[in-house]
Amino acid sequence: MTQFSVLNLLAGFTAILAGTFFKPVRYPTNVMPDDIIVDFIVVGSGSTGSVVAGRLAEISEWDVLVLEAGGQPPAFAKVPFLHLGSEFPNSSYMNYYKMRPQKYSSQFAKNTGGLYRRGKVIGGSGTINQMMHHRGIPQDYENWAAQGNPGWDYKTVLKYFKKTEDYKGPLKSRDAPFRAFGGPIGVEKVAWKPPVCRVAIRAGEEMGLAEVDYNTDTTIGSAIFQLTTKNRERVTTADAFLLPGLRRRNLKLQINSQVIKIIMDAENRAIGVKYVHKNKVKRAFAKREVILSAGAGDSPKLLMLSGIGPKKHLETLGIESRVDLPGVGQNYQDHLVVRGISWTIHPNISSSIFERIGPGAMLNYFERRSGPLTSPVGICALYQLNVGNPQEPHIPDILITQENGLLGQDYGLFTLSPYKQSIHDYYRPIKGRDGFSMSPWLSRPKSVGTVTLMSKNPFDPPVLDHNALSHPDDFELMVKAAKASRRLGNAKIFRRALGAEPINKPIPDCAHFAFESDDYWRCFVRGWSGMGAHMCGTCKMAPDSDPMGVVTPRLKVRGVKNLRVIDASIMPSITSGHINAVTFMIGEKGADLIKEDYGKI
Ligand SMILES: Cc1cc2nc3c(=O)[nH]c(=O)nc-3n(C[C@H](O)[C@H](O)[C@H](O)COP(=O)(O)OP(=O)(O)OC[C@H]3O[C@@H](n4cnc5c(N)ncnc54)[C@H](O)[C@@H]3O)c2cc1C
Repeated sequence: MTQFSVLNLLAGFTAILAGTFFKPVRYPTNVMPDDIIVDFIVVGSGSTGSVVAGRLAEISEWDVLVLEAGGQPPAFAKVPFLHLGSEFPNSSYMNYYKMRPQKYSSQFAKNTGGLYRRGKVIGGSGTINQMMHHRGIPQDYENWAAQGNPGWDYKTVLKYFKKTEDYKGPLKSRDAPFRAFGGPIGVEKVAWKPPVCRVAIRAGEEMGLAEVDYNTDTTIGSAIFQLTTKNRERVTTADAFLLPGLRRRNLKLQINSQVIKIIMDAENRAIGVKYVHKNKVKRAFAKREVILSAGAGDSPKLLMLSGIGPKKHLETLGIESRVDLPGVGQNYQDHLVVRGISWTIHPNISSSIFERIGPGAMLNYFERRSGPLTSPVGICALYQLNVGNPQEPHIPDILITQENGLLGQDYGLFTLSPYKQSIHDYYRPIKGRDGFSMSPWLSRPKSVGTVTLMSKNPFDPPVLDHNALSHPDDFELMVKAAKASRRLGNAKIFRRALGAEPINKPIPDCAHFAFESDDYWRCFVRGWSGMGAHMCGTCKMAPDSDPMGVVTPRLKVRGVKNLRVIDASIMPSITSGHINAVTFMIGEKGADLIKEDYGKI
């Protein structure tokens, strides 16, 4: 049996088991007549689109239609651990984009290009992600404002972060002004703590990192991850904003409907969209606006398919250029992560992957909402620190995530499958062993890439070139980050409490360098680096003076009337940490901008 069929079998098993225990959420949907006319069309019901649609529908005289390419979410989506279900190959809940082979990163992968995953389902990538809730740091938003985007400074965006939140963690009085209760999105700390996780904060203390609430203005330190869950179940923006909105008469959701083009009149005013539903091309018209919330791959793709984008690129593909916007699909940013910095722990304190997912764990979760299934796979603690810029010691430049698991712990079925044979050989002696990893991420990488069209066929995926580690500053900072990760995992507490042992053997591909010398780490970083699934920036928000800007600070597409982009694409620069929470804030603020423009607030 091939590895693929084993994985698909496991996927089937997970889905059946989950379906036995959990009732999936079913969203009310509609099939609209051809040429329907509404006030607003929102393309995509993902992390941002659901917020936008739900908030717009608060205005009772507005009709809002959401067109979503995917379908109903699977039963397993609610259970944090079972996000794994959509990690299996060829999942029907995912879009797979094509990645160009990489020159500077991912060198240990079998294929340095490969596929890049996004959610294609109600709730979008927020339905299948790992739920880590991370707002970024205040300086991220001060930078956005300083780039000429008024109204996006930290003080303003904090209001929107708080508006979405129902925080259920411990709270120090100094942190209280930054947190909120009673909002639509639940935020809880990771509850299941295996031995590795229990000593994570003490390991940070050995490095001088105090425990902090990283979603405030104190961002250097260590912390247990916060998750977007309520009572230990995943909460998506579709659950929190779309579902309540769908109970009103003025909000409609149509699924399995892929938008293929924006319809514009002779004056470049967006008046509707063409979409495909059940193999039939249909149209929907918007009296007020079309809003693209299709994500950082599909929003620029839709603009380009509609003739809005870099003229030369469009003409090469035989697409008539309507508005020459050279910035569409440029400025692609993502977080870069280096895997493989790992330790084994003593076998008598371990739990196997099968214990973590077996019927006992299911029952524990189902009856008490406790145990391993309450957390996404391996997620425990994070450390934010500054290793590259002593002038700004209070601003983290890297993030290290501590994962309670080893590559190869699943006998390589899943975690090692993307890698070359030499990596499999390296892990063979410890396959199945328990342990932990320290994975460094660059908080704000400087390397930027592109999203382009493969062809003018709307069903072809966009092509991504993330170009990671092309900027020399990123490369050198990642080497420092890898060394800091090694120091952190070597903390005395891990050895004392867990019998932690580093994998003290050079990776064969880098064995020609002295073990753990700077050159060894450079080779290691080039090899192990991969993308963090945080694509953004591809329709960047900028003032008119910036020729690469795609949307204005009010998120209107330049050169087109009645068209906005509101999703991760608009970020002018990537924020420090994971970006799902940032998309909630963008959705909240975007909806308020629209309401302001129509005098509704
Ligand atoms: C595997 C994975 C793990 C992740 N883990 C985390 C994490 O732990 N923490 C975190 O902060 N971030 C995480 N992220 C990133 C985060 O989920 C995304 O950044 C965020 O969801 C992006 O929101 P969005 O609204 O821009 O796009 P999406 O949520 O991707 O929504 C886009 C929606 O548009 C729909 N769509 C696309 N094209 C069309 C079309 N032509 N017509 C109609 N509909 C269309 C899609 O089906 C989708 O539903 C993860 C992402 C992935 C993929």
